[in-house]
Amino acid sequence: MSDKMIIALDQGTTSSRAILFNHAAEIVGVAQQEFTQHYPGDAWVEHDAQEIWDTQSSVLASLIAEHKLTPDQIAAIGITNQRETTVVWDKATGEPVYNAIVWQDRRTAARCDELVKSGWDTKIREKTGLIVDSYFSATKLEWILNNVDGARARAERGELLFGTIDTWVIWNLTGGKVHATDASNAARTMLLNIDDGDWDQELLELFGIPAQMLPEVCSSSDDFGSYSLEGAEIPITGVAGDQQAALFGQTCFEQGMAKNTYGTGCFMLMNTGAERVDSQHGLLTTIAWSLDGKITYALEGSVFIAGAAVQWLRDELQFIESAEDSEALAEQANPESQVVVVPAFAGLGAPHWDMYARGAIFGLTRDSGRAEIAKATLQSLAYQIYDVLNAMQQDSGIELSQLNVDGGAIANDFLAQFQADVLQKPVIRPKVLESTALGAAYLAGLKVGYWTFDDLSKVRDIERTFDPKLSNETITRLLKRWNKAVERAKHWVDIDE
Ligand SMILES: Nc1ncnc2c1ncn2[C@@H]1O[C@H](COP(=O)(O)OP(=O)(O)O)[C@@H](O)[C@H]1O
Ligand SMILES: O=P(O)(O)OC[C@H](O)CO
Repeated sequence: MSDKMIIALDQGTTSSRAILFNHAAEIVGVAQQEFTQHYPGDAWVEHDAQEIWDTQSSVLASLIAEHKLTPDQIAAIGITNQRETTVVWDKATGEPVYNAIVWQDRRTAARCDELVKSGWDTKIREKTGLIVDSYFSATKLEWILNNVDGARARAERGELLFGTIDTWVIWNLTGGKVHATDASNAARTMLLNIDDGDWDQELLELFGIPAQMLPEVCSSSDDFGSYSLEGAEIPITGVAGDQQAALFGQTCFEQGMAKNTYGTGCFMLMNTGAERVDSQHGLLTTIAWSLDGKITYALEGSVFIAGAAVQWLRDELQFIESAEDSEALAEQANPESQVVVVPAFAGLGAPHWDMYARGAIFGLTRDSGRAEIAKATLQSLAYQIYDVLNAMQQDSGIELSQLNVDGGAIANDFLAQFQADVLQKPVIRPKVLESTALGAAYLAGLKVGYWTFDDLSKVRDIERTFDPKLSNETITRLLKRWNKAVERAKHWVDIDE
């Protein structure tokens, strides 16, 4: 037993967090700060990369200060992050040349259509495991090089660096010494060949990306340099994209094990072992993690809007003061209401992949109000996961007997219960909902010998199991209505608009 601890940095879509874990994998402390979302155009989403780093370093500093941590008490640092979000910065000054283009941003949809029309989709799928979509980094990076004054020439002269958010955080944390990523994050750029785990020359040429601006691809539990604290060096030894980190944090180490994370979006991942499984039902093939250079693959169902729809209830509609209030409000809804919300604010991800779908509310009657819309919004999260889980079971040939869940939004009991009802399967909620941060801590801790795989398998703690209560007939009726609504929300924006 060690009295040292591990710090996980979780740089999410809406907030930066630093979380302190002890050897029993319990949370000892959390520091969190929200940051600004910028919406400069229709379905454009940006973050100020400097604000991302400022909030991330500030929560790290407050965690250290609040717990009076000295360097010898911190065994290692792990990093996990919102994936795909693209940053380009000046190598000499560390200054970003443009805002970070966020994974939800759809500005490159037309470029993606062009790629599909010219037949690149099959090859891109084979190489990267991904479906051509503006979700991934490649077309965002291409957009920056083509649209920011002088960026392409500077990149070709070797003056600019590219990174997803992990790379940006590592660069800043190490004082500009390390330009690296891990395989799970690199797999989300649409530039990585997931069979050999290396940047793909042909794709770099397709998007006109100079190879020298790309980070080195490391294993997920590896040496990523160090963070200087009071003259001592704390090793950074774990890095993974947040959804893969959550799969690791839920100890889904065996083939066929799966989890679903309810954050800004919802992401269901299944470990498919050393072999990639190619989906026939709109899922992605991705790298779960790489350990000592050995890749483990996953099938992924990415749902773009989940907790973000609850934020929409709070911020745009102003129906609630806090995300938690959505639960009590939904409980007040008229049980007969037939309102359905399709939260396609950023198009639809798995299994539909429609960049032109947009959000819609159906089934309104004169008595529909805040409660009915809040309930339908929470229900939409569960329906989206029903669609993804079905696809996953078909692709993997594995029938899941239960769903392991985590993430901020699943603290909502109404949602957790309705999810169990819709799936007609138990929903298992762990004590630590921060599986993402836990996964990053595990990856970091394994590398420095703080934990062994054996230790990790023993610590999983269940807080509550939600068993299905609604009848099969009711669920069939509800799902029929949901499917009808989704079909009507598709292709809303005209491609040439
Ligand atoms: N009790 C709740 N009920 C519903 N949604 C919630 C609740 N608590 C948090 N959320 C939603 O969950 C998201 C935050 O979860 P988190 O795991 O921190 O996400 P991220 O890592 O994407 O920032 C927010 O979008 C918020 O609206
Ligand atoms: O910030 P989160 O937790 O919603 O995760 C975002 C995903 O990584 C996007 O792919």
